[in-house]
Amino acid sequence: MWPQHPYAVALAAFSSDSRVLVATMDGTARLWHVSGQLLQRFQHRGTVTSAEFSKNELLTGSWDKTAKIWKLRSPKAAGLAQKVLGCFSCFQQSRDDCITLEGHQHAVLSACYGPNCVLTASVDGTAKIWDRRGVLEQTLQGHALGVFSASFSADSRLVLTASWDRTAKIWDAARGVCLKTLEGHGLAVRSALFSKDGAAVLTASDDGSAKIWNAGSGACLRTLARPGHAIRVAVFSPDASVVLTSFDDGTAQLWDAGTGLCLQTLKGQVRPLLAMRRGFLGGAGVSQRTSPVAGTLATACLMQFFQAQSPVCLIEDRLIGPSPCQVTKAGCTTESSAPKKPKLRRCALPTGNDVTPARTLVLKQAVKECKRLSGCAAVTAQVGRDFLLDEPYDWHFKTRTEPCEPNSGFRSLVLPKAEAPRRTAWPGPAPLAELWAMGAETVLEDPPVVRFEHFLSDEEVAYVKHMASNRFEKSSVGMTYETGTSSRTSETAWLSRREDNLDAVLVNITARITRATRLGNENMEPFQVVRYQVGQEFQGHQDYLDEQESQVCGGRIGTFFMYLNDVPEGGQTHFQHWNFTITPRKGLAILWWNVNYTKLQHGDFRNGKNMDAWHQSLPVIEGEKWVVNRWLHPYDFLTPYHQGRLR
Ligand SMILES: O=C(O)CCC(=O)C(=O)O
Ligand SMILES: [Fe+2]
Repeated sequence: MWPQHPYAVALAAFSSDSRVLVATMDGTARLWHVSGQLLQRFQHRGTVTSAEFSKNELLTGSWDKTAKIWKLRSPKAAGLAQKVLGCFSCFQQSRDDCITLEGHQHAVLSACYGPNCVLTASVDGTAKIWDRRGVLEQTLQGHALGVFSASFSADSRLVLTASWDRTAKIWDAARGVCLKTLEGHGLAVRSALFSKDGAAVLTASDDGSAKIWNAGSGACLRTLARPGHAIRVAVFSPDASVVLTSFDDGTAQLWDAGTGLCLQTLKGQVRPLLAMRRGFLGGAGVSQRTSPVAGTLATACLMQFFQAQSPVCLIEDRLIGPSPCQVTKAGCTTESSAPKKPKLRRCALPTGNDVTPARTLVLKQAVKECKRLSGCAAVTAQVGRDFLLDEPYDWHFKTRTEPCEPNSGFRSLVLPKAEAPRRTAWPGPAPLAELWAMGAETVLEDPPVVRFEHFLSDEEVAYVKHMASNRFEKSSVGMTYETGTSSRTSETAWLSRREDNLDAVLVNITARITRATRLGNENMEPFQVVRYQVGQEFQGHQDYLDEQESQVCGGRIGTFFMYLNDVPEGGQTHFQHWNFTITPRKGLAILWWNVNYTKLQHGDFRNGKNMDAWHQSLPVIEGEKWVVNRWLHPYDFLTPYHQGRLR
């Protein structure tokens, strides 16, 4: 029987000898025998992003910026430990059993073995080659943005990297120099692999296509496209005659590599292939080192794995199945009292029994969020045993369409490490002259309102839109997050998952906002992407919310506002008291302050609400309008927000 995990599953990897590694979003990875026996447990400080087996070792990469090489215990020893210590208490790996590869500046997104070495790829834009003892040998530097995956050619002489910067690169492994850049994809390249004979390269991109390239000349030979659906990973069969692509929406397709025709479409569940999202199977089951059959099997296995879950409440890509250790099963029931009355929906998060007061505090927040976001009338949850309060967590939950109809959308709640909010001394707003030096133009001199043309590049705009695209919900207003109001009729997508804070593109944009505002990422509410359709608007309002004044973060003293497109007609931002109107322009950013500017300059952030900052979004008349808010606070907003202590 498949195990139940208390947290969202980040990836599953298969060994050739019937072992399955399942990593959850809390940074834990567990090694199971297919029979359901828990063999070993490994702990990272962030979500595990990749895993690869090698004889008696396991290589993992993680959001915690490291890769680790773990010694695997023999199944016999693991069995004994399990007997003695009980099923979920399977002891953790001791430090001596693990080598940590430290040196990346950001999350490690892929890690794989090479000949006597290890190859890692990171959000920091580099790939690194290490020896097996963890000593850094080579840094492959040249991508403009984060690197999703890195892999060797079969003869190990070349390295292939796939990057957010929309290219793949071929490198000389020994010298660490870039030999070829494969350009042609319209969005991030998620995975890139050599064919077994090294003659061809296969790339998969968020732009909805996989491309086959001549590895020698760098010419694109064929494009396998399903527009509108991001491809997470694409793999060759051993003779490179067939390509398997896995899409964002859970579909997989088999293609004839020669003709470019689609041979078969496998409509899977979203969840199984979420595990392939970052090309995990590319690292585990389907690299050219394993057969494609293994790859396809791995996919099939994974589907089965997830389909085996009990058809009850569903926690986003988390395994919910019969548990080997009787962790209480999550349940979800539908009750309808009278006809036409809305259904009472009950959903439960997976439960455990080790609840301390401190944990309850965090959990209460999870339940509240679950209720609010899922629309379920009742949500019950307890914290599982593996819950560690001082570890950052992502809680992902989703009520099923069935039997919890009509709820849909996926929501996530971030509960990171409990740390004290930072109350940094803010030097106050940058003087106009300083903003001009950064390329700003004055919209209003007193109080200063400035605009930055082309603040966002076209790539950044495309990237942010892409990131937001599957997260939209009805816009809300105020701290009560009242939705469906007639004053704000747009849709909103928050880029507020913990991982978003490490996203290279967002980090880059934030760095520029910091220059203009002198406020750090922690002082800003997460990126709030807003989309308006024809007729949608946001009527007159002030961004400053009185309720926030007494909170640790202080009020929304300023707004950094970005436009993601030109709107054919309508959709202007109108400031009636200040008497100016901004016409949306792709990449344009506006900075204004919502409080008395003189007080702000003197470090007085309270009671200064300036009603002159009243503004509205005029209705869109033709086309769509996409914008981004980053609301600014004098004190740390993000830490208490992630801890659920704001409301
Ligand atoms: O979309 C606009 O132009 C203004 C939006 C706005 O003011 C807000 O989201 O607070
Ligand atoms: Fe506003």
